[in-house]
Amino acid sequence: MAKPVQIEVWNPNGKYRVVSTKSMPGTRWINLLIEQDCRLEICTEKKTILSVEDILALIGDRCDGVIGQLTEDWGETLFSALSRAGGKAFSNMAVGYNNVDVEAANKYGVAVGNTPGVLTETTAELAASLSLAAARRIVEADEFMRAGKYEGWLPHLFVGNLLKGQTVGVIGAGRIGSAYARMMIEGFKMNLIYYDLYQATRLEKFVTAYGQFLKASGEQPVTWKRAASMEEVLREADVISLHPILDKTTYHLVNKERLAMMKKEAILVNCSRGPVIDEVALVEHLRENPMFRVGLDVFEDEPYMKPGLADMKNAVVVPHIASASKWTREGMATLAALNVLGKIKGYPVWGNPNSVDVFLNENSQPPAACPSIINSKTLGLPVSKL
Ligand SMILES: NC(=O)c1ccc[n+]([C@@H]2O[C@H](COP(=O)([O-])OP(=O)(O)OC[C@H]3O[C@@H](n4cnc5c(N)ncnc54)[C@H](O)[C@@H]3O)[C@@H](O)[C@H]2O)c1
Ligand SMILES: O=C(O)[C@H](O)CO
Repeated sequence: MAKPVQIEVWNPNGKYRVVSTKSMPGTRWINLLIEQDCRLEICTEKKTILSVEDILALIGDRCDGVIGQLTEDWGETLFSALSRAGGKAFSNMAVGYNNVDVEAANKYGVAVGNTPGVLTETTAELAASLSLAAARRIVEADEFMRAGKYEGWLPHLFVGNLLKGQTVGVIGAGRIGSAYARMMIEGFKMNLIYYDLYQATRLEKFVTAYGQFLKASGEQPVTWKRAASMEEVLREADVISLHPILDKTTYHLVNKERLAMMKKEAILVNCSRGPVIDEVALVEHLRENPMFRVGLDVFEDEPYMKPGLADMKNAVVVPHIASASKWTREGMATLAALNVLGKIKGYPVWGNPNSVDVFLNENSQPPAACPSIINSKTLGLPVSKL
């Protein structure tokens, strides 16, 4: 029998039993669930990553839906248990869902939700922060200052890279990749080269229009190019930021051979998922190329770093905080809760998961719809006409 885990209960007499594997920011998501007759159980176990056994104990014999986290392994075992307990809904509190076996969810008829859009700008801002921190050696300089090593201004002290007029490369120009590109182009007047399986038409139009504006103002216009291959981006760009989803096609997308194609003084930023980079090869590359710098929010074996990475002065590392702004994290909690609630109540699926703001307005009731269900087509779920 599974070992019991500690929980906090809201609205004990609610008709539907919803479990959240973690406490999440804000209270709106809690209120939305309990107003709609849910008994909410929030896991309060003092353990950062719950095991499959812990989650089995949380699901128990009767459970209508679960809100879970990207650190959890949602596969056959959990979806079959949720289905046996009568559950039909699961939502990740994340846009990425590489921790979820969607085929297993399909097999048990469980809807899988995610939280797109609400974290786009916040995540892009962190990617921009890491780009700047790496380019201007902020962390190294901060450590130097605190260590009392500063003896006065020197011509060579912490010389870094100027971004203006250089080329920013984006791999995966979806929601976040495009938002990041706009920040770097508009903020630092960088030229763009991108690689994606699909054309980023809106982004291209933005760069064209901004280029025309700069030209009309007597400034050097910015340019864009859609690369035919990822290698082209690696060879040409000065700053490269990775924003694809993690799947079989993007695992170790940046490996030893591809690192070797990059400019010796290039900057590589990763705010997507750790396994998109071969981290062992990256450590070796950082060691051999001291002018090459990285900004990393995600790691191959989170929460661990590969041996040697922590010692690299040319790496800026932060603990998977790209979506960590208050507004975003509260919004993610709301979207995840509404995905689960909507499925339990039999609501249709929102028509456009790229436009979920209407669910995030604190001053109005959210639409009667699930904001974003990944497997809605496979499960044949109806689409909202709202
Ligand atoms: N670090 C964080 O905290 C954080 C926060 C949010 C999202 N993420 C990650 O970022 C990812 C992207 O989020 P999004 O909202 O921009 O998703 P999105 O679906 O809008 O964009 C992903 C893009 O990657 C492209 N792509 C897929 N396979 C590719 C390949 N082989 N080569 C090149 N491009 C490819 C897609 O065509 C798409 O345009 C998420 O899946 C998640 O893993 C991380
Ligand atoms: O995929 C996601 O949403 C992030 O990794 C956490 O915000």
